[in-house]
Amino acid sequence: MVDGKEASSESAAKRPDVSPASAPARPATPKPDAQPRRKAKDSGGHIITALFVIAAVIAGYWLHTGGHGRLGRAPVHHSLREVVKELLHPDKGILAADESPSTLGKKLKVPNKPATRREWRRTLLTAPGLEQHTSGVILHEETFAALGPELAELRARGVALGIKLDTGTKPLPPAKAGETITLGLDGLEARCAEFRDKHGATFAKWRSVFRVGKHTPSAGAVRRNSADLAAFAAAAQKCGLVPIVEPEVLAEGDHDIQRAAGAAARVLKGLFRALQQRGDVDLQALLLKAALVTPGRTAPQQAPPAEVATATLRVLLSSVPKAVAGIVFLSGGQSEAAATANLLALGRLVKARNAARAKAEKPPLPWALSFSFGRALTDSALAAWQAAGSRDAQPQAVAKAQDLLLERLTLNAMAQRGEGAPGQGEGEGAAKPKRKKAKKPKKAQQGGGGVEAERAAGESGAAEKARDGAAGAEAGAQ
Ligand SMILES: O=P(O)(O)OC[C@H]1O[C@](O)(COP(=O)(O)O)[C@@H](O)[C@@H]1O
Repeated sequence: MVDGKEASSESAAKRPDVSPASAPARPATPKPDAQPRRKAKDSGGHIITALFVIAAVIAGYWLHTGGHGRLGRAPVHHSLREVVKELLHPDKGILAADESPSTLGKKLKVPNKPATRREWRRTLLTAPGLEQHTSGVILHEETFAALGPELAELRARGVALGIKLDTGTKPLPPAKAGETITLGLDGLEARCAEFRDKHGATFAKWRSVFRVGKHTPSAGAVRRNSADLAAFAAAAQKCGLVPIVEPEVLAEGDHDIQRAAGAAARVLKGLFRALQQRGDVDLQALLLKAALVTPGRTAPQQAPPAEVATATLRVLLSSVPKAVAGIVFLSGGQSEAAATANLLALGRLVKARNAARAKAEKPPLPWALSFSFGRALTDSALAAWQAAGSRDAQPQAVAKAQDLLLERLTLNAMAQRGEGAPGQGEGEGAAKPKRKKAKKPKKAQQGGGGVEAERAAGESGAAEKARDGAAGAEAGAQ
């Protein structure tokens, strides 16, 4: 090997005589042994320049993308951001009453007929005082068709209406893995416009489903469902509806909480990658609907609420961009008491972290956290509603169901802020909400408002509601 030193002395030996006498007019040539040093100096300079350029490109990209790493400039939907803020009211949550007929059928002990579903939903949606702790309700399209006047009244009471726009799932090959894709992208824009214009919906929901198994959620299932959720979000925003994207990681199975957390993080990261890659979705104008991170339902060891809260927050912090305005939780088949206890533990954890951050002069954690439970708000109400043994008992059953719904809403509204005692509400009547007398819709009171408002006015009295909503099994059945 020839090192630098040897190379310079060798070249010096071969050098011709360049004394001033023999070559007076030639410009001074640089010393040959200076060249490697200059080269080294030059390449050092190049590296520094390159580092500067790379840093400038990264900073420019980051600034350009608003700090969210989003390619392209996502649109800003100011009016949708306002709707999001209202949905995230700190004292309210979103009631999920959008089960497809087959899902609701599994919970009903009475014949699953359109009229039964209508009467059950009428019971929920006409609950006096519902608006106290309900910012919005997610509905199935059949409810928009069946309960127009009741929905008009709800809107007049300040409750936003949301439409479930996915149309169910179908198996994703290989079917034996039990994975699915969600249907409903065909004709989506027209359906968005219909529910916005004809029915006054201001938000929409799309649910994808993921199973935790040995090889699932698979990368293919995450990619495909994330792309479809992102396509839904873009279409909804374009048409003027706030999208709720719901990648539900099911609790079915005997997996432990670490496994659930890993699956949830993979799914959420996949979703936000897909949303950011599209570049046409305003993250501040959407809501994420996610499951609390729990062990599988048949896991030998269940987790206490504090562990659920820690795992959930850790997954969210690692996977959800700060720009997302809010996260609402589904109940995923947890009991009413468990869902509230877990939400309370999470609310307390967030409260404690934010207090510590405020002390350290740091901003609070990103996103508002709230609930969008289905079963965990309505299970006991449904049981009470179905318990009416006779037509005469139905008004009482309706009133009882409405009270139980309000009780769950009250407890969860407190829990999301970290308020309330663990175990509160586990017994019947533990939190007695004040039963408010229903107001007549404004338009109808003023004598205006057209046919819908007139019909709504006709339905609004508590007594009439009890009679009309005497859903009970028999009255409801066609
Ligand atoms: O099977 P479907 O019809 O998609 O509905 C499933 C249900 O899951 C939810 O997304 C969450 O409900 P839960 O809180 O009961 O888990 C609801 O909004 C919806 O009613």
